[in-house]
Amino acid sequence: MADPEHKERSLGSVAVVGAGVSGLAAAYRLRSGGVAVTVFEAQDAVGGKIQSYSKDGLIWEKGPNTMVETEPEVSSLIDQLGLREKQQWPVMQNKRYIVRDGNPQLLPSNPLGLITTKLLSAQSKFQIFLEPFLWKRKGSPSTDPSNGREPSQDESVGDFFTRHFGREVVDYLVDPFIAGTSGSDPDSVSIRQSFPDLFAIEESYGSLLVGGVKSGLKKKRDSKNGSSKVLSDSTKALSTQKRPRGSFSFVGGMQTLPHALSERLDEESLELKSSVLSLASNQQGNPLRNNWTITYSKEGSQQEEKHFDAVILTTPLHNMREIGVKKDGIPYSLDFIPEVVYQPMSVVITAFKESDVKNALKGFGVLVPRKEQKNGFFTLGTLFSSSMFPDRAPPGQVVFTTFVGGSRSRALASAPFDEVKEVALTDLRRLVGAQGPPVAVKHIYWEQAFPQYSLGYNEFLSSLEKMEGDLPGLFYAGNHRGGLSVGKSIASGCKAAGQVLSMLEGTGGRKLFTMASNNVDTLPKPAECKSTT
Ligand SMILES: Cc1cc2nc3c(=O)[nH]c(=O)nc-3n(C[C@H](O)[C@H](O)[C@H](O)COP(=O)(O)OP(=O)(O)OC[C@H]3O[C@@H](n4cnc5c(N)ncnc54)[C@H](O)[C@@H]3O)c2cc1C
Ligand SMILES: C=Cc1c2[nH]c(c1C)Cc1[nH]c(c(CCC(=O)O)c1C)Cc1[nH]c(c(C)c1CCC(=O)O)Cc1[nH]c(c(C)c1C=C)C2
Repeated sequence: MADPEHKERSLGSVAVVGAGVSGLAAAYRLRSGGVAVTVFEAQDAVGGKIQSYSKDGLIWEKGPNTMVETEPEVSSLIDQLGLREKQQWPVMQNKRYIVRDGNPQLLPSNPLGLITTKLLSAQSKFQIFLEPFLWKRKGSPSTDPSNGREPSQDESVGDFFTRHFGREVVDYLVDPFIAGTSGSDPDSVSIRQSFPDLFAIEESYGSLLVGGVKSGLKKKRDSKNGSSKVLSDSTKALSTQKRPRGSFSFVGGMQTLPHALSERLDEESLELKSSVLSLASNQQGNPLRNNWTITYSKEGSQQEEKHFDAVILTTPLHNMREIGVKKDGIPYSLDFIPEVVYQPMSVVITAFKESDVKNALKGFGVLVPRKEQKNGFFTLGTLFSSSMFPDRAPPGQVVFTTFVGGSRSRALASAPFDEVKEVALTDLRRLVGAQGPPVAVKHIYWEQAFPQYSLGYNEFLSSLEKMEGDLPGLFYAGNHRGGLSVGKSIASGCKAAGQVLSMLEGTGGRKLFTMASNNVDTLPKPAECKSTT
């Protein structure tokens, strides 16, 4: 897809720092909008956290195993990149298990399942169905006052769900969900940041059950009215096309997506093994052109410089702190940005002979609530990788992906390989009857796997806005903003690209760069990740 003419007719030039999925999505969007893009990536490959490997008939993931298509930007990208036929849907993905009293229990997927499940006591089931009458307001005397927080302060996911459904629901449904989607725990993460929709439902309706039903009905009504007015017939046909729902991967693994994105970039637009060392903006010189100077080290040695009209940063915060920033020659300190907690994670991939797995559960996977540590389980959960995607294992073998660490056991995440492997094998023996030595074991340790959307995370988000306001033309995107899933990271990259395009297009390119702030409210709405090529 190289286009040698592209730079000559470009609307401007933009640097994207980081070739994770957010940076690549941003670059794709910018390039489609007629902007010359350079992506700087410290590693020797694209994808960031997304890394798929394949050897001897085994395909495994170091990072994400699946993603969802809830963001319109994701659907748009998959269509534009021609990846529909490569989408791979897990077999029986709705079969998900949670361990209770030492045994995996099927997660209920409907009200009847909820009545019969062994995951919860009769009392909790009553509390769920009677939530419209029993839920408690935040800060009411009957909710736990011992946490010492003022009612106006951020609330934890644990406290929020305890007010609505009681602690057992938190321990056996919410805790494994949070562990299985962020490696964290309900008492450490903010309800406002982690479940913005539920937070809003409580604000509007109080009861989550009543609010869920009412807002669901309203959404249906709105989308019916909206779609008939706004969408053309062809768009309507596309949007109503029946597609499987839920999580998916791609043929060849998740990295098919970043690879497809990077193939759309010109060769010279992608600077691999290029660590960005510093950023300098010069607003005093010619404010309309090449305000940004990027210094980077190529292949670990020689330093080089390039000039751009704008910069999109997509590196984790800990990497951003290592980048020196200057504004008009004066160092701009990032110390006002609060620290972010990261969860460490070990991922252990094990392959067994099919005949050595005596109780192979089928479906998506099993999660282990923290409470089950008392029953001797020390992993967070296991994906049934080859049950989901049969092509991921050689014939006659079964593959599992087990997660160890997170906020529950930070030290265990970084333990030596033999220890982490033993923990994974011990749990697998009990959960799926895996016997004998595995045919293959792979181990990946992520020191900073997931940023935690902690209580007070909104202060971190506000500080990013301040940074962008102080440094016009600089944008921050990625999994620290708006959600840490692959889909949300894509949406964040697309949003930043939309903002840059609006700036460049709005005033023949450059005038807006002299604005005191990048306040997004004053800019046109960002476009989706659509291609014009
Ligand atoms: C073990 C694991 C499992 C996960 N499972 C799922 C899942 O099942 N589903 C899901 O939706 N999400 C999952 N996620 C989350 C998801 O993968 C990430 O949140 C998402 O991929 C982040 O993308 P990103 O582009 O924001 O950041 P990253 O992928 O972190 O990309 C940032 C890039 O910046 C580069 N960089 C850093 N510093 C510099 C510098 N100075 N100069 C140049 N480049 C630099 C890095 O090398 C990196 O490539 C998982 C994550 C992990 C770790
Ligand atoms: C047990 C630990 C983990 C498992 N996967 C991850 C961890 C830490 C990482 C992860 N998985 C998902 C995401 C995206 C979250 C999001 O905001 O969408 C991340 C960071 C996807 C995901 N995994 C589970 C759910 C419910 C989701 C959301 C999308 C979907 O519904 O498919 C649950 C789950 N995770 C793991 C298992 C074994 C499991 C359920 C049985 C492993």
